[in-house]
Amino acid sequence: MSEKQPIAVLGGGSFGTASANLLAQNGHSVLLWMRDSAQAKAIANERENPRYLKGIKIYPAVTPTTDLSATLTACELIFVALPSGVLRSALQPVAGLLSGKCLVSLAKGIEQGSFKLVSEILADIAPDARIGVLSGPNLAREIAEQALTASVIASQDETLCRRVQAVLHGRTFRVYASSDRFGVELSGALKNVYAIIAGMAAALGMGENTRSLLITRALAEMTRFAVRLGANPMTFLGLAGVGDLIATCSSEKSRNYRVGFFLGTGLSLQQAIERLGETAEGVNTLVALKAKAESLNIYMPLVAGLYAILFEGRTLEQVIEALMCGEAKTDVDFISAKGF
Ligand SMILES: NC(=O)C1=CN([C@@H]2O[C@H](COP(=O)(O)OP(=O)(O)OC[C@H]3O[C@@H](n4cnc5c(N)ncnc54)[C@H](OP(=O)(O)O)[C@@H]3O)[C@@H](O)[C@H]2O)C=CC1
Ligand SMILES: O=C(CO)COP(=O)(O)O
Repeated sequence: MSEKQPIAVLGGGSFGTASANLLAQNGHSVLLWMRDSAQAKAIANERENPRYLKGIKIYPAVTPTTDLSATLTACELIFVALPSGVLRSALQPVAGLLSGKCLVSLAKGIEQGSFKLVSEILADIAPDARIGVLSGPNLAREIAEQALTASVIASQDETLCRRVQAVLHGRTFRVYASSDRFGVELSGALKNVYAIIAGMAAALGMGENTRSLLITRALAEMTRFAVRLGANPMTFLGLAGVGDLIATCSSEKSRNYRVGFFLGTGLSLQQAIERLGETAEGVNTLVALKAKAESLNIYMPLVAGLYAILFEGRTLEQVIEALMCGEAKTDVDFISAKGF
């Protein structure tokens, strides 16, 4: 059933555009807000987002706009697809228009300094909004190309979960519900860091053994961290945890993976970010995560190793040597009390 009001999507990048198109494919009217009027014009005239999703036809039911206040006034269900680092400053000025609305974060990042997840930033800005998080193995281009995909809507607000399932469910997209908003959101943010490592390993010619080693130990490390922060480890076994780790640690379509690949070919961090030209949340997340893990004394060798390469002048070879020759450990330690 179609929603009576239009649905808002904030952010005209690859995921905002893909999500808007998915909603339109399901019969909903969508206001897609972006800050850049040239991009809005291009979408309106050419029915394509040439900067972020070249070659994908955008449905007529998606209306691009640069008027944020009018968008928020017209819509009650709002999907937020802005990078985590800009979200607070972009939405704080219009906080009053978010009051009482349903806000669904599509972003996967952590705020520097506060270590807040995006839904927590939204709750700061609009304390009486109803808030959910959508996360899972959701590479934007694959969604836009209508590859069969699933995701998780996480919120303690069951009505919100059902509403998001109803508007997004379709022939190519399936949405599972979870009440563990913190666990779903944390796993989506953390996996970006490991996708960078996977990209680096790919540049060095990694085989399948190495990829499996990396994904499995990444899961152990993420879960160990999450449990210390009070999250439910079972959530990490679902789509937003294992599912997203597999997708982003295996695909050149992941921007975090691509940043890692560029680093592995010898580019500096700055060069890799410039070459990418899109959002790679994992770099900022790494910085926040390393500081938090240290302050809580949580063992995270992959995070420490990547940080040492990017910010402490260590070579990839030195870090690999240290990781492989480190003290012998037990498998699946993160689920036992000893592993914490
Ligand atoms: N792409 C994907 O496959 C997926 C992405 N995500 C998450 O979605 C979030 C958004 O990523 P994605 O769409 O991929 O990013 P992109 O890099 O594709 O696009 C970023 C968008 O944010 C806009 N933007 C940047 N700064 C501001 C600002 N200060 N005010 C308003 N708009 C701004 C950009 O506008 P401009 O062009 O004008 O710079 C652009 O429209 C991230 O947290 C990401 O992790 C989640 C799942 C999948
Ligand atoms: O989160 C994503 C897929 O689930 C997208 O990953 P990237 O941000 O690395 O492209």
